[in-house]
Amino acid sequence: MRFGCQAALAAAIIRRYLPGERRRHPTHFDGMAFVTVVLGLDAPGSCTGGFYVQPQSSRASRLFVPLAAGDAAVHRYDLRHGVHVKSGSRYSLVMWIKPSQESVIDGSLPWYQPASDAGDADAQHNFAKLLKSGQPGQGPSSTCDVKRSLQLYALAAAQGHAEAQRALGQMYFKGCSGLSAPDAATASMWWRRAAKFGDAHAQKLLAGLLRWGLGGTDVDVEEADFWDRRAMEQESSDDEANPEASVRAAKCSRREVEPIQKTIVECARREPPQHEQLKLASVDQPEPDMDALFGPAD
Ligand SMILES: O=C(O)CCC(=O)C(=O)O
Ligand SMILES: [Fe+2]
Repeated sequence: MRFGCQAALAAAIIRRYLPGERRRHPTHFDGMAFVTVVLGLDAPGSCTGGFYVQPQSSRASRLFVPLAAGDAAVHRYDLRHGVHVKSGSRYSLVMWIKPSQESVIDGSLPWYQPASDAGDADAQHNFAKLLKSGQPGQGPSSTCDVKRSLQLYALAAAQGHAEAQRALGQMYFKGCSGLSAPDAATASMWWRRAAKFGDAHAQKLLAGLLRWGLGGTDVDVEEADFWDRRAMEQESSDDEANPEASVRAAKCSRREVEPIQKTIVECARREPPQHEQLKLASVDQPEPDMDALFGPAD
């Protein structure tokens, strides 16, 4: 209030990543939140891997962000990110923030219209995805509007948004009632563009199309092998193919929530010196090779 900020909490979810259970939250954008806060809940070193950000659709741009208990990552709807726990276990508290209490109550997503109109490709993509399926029980944005969805995907795809290109290809491949008949040639054009940007899912879709000559397209086994190899190099997994299912599996059971709530309260009460100790402990980890990640400094 003091800063004129109307932000309101729309959802708080505790997620877990345990051995023998699902280990990934596939790469995605948080479509339902303007801002997300991800709070780490584990002692440093509880897992390797963890939360990552990925500026481009290719996995090569993936950057892991260590989040020990009390560390928070704060990001907007336009940050591509995910989780891959490579070993150990991990818990996190994810908070989705909307710009106003009204938007929480009526389920609206007021930032998308102006940002899409201003040409923000991530906003166009997220908004298109929501409009395609409709969000049950989410107020005004619950309306399914396939025509508008197709338009927004096309705008984002034209700007080189790989996920939008892949989605647009899927809409063309299947055909949209009343909008376009199934059109495998146009689908393959969009999938090829997304595949070139490194989108592993598009690479697999394109490979399948070329291998079987789906929708009347020419068979090209050599190119199909090429794209299948590119996708395999990116370690595609079943999780990636079915994000919704794995996201559901990630939610905590009730009996786990109590100790986690304690950790959250402890983190909030922690005196700064103790927090600094935690920070220092994580500094012992090997430094990432910054030149390899971002290129040599000027
Ligand atoms: O578990 C995490 O750290 C992040 C999960 C996430 O990205 C989400 O719930 O949207
Ligand atoms: Fe997320």
